[in-house]
Amino acid sequence: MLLVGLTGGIATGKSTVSTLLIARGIPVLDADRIAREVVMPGTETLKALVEAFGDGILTDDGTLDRAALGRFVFHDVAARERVNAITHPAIRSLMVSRARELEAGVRARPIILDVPLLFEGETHKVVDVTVLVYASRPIQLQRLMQRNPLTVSEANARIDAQMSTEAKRRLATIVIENDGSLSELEARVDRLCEILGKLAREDEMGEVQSDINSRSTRPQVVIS
Ligand SMILES: CC(C)(COP(=O)(O)OP(=O)(O)OC[C@H]1O[C@@H](n2cnc3c(N)ncnc32)[C@H](O)[C@@H]1O)[C@@H](O)C(=O)NCCC(=O)NCCS
Ligand SMILES: Nc1ncnc2c1ncn2[C@@H]1O[C@H](COP(=O)(O)OP(=O)(O)OP(=O)(O)O)[C@@H](O)[C@H]1O
Repeated sequence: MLLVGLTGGIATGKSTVSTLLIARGIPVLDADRIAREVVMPGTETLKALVEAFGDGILTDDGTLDRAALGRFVFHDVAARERVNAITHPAIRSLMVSRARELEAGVRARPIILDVPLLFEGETHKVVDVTVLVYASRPIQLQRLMQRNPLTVSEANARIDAQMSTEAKRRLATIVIENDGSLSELEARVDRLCEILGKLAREDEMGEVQSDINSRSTRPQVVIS
């Protein structure tokens, strides 16, 4: 199994790339969706969040009030670190076990883990290859504000709650540029599929180095 970590700053186009990969028959596991599963009512993770932040992060029906937790996560570094420490191990372990379940059906093909915080947490260490969807900051801000009803300062706070896309870019094995049009992105995703397909076949034959995701041992590939 070739595990591929797909990441990008908020609103840089990671979910768009995921959708294009799924359309090309490549399985994708979405960390944001798994993050919602691990905080369902009755879970240990939700219990731990309530212990840390109080009942104010619950709605009347006992589900997580995402806006309330978001006020901590996007505006308070210490609170964000606590949320991450509580949620990330659960998200990571559920994601890896889902990938193992998929493995049997997808020999010699990549399995994509779509993880917004791949490099901020420990998740890049459990994948073989990392792919960064890159957009420059002005385009990122513009896309975020077009998608979500946020003020400029709220949008900037969300962007600044993550490692900068420039810093992520230095760490990634493959960079896919997304400052251009959607049709340009589609053509780049075709190239990404070719590269990942080749790596998955090499992996099947035992030729992929276990340290493939180490940028010190492999040249970075930029798809532009
Ligand atoms: C804070 C929460 C409640 C906000 O929920 P909301 O529905 O408004 O946003 P959603 O979950 O769709 O996330 C949107 C984007 O926000 C960014 N984001 C989410 N959590 C974090 C975080 N802890 N730190 C920085 N950025 C984050 C990501 O880019 C994500 O794609 C939620 O994101 C959450 O539970 N976060 C903690 C778990 C986590 O880190 N998830 C990220 C995926 S591993
Ligand atoms: N090349 C592009 N041209 C125009 N719009 C784009 C392009 N790529 C993405 N978008 C749009 O930008 C917005 C953000 O993209 P997307 O939701 O894929 O980002 P994301 O990186 O997954 O964000 P998040 O981390 O918040 O989930 C969406 O509204 C999407 O339709």
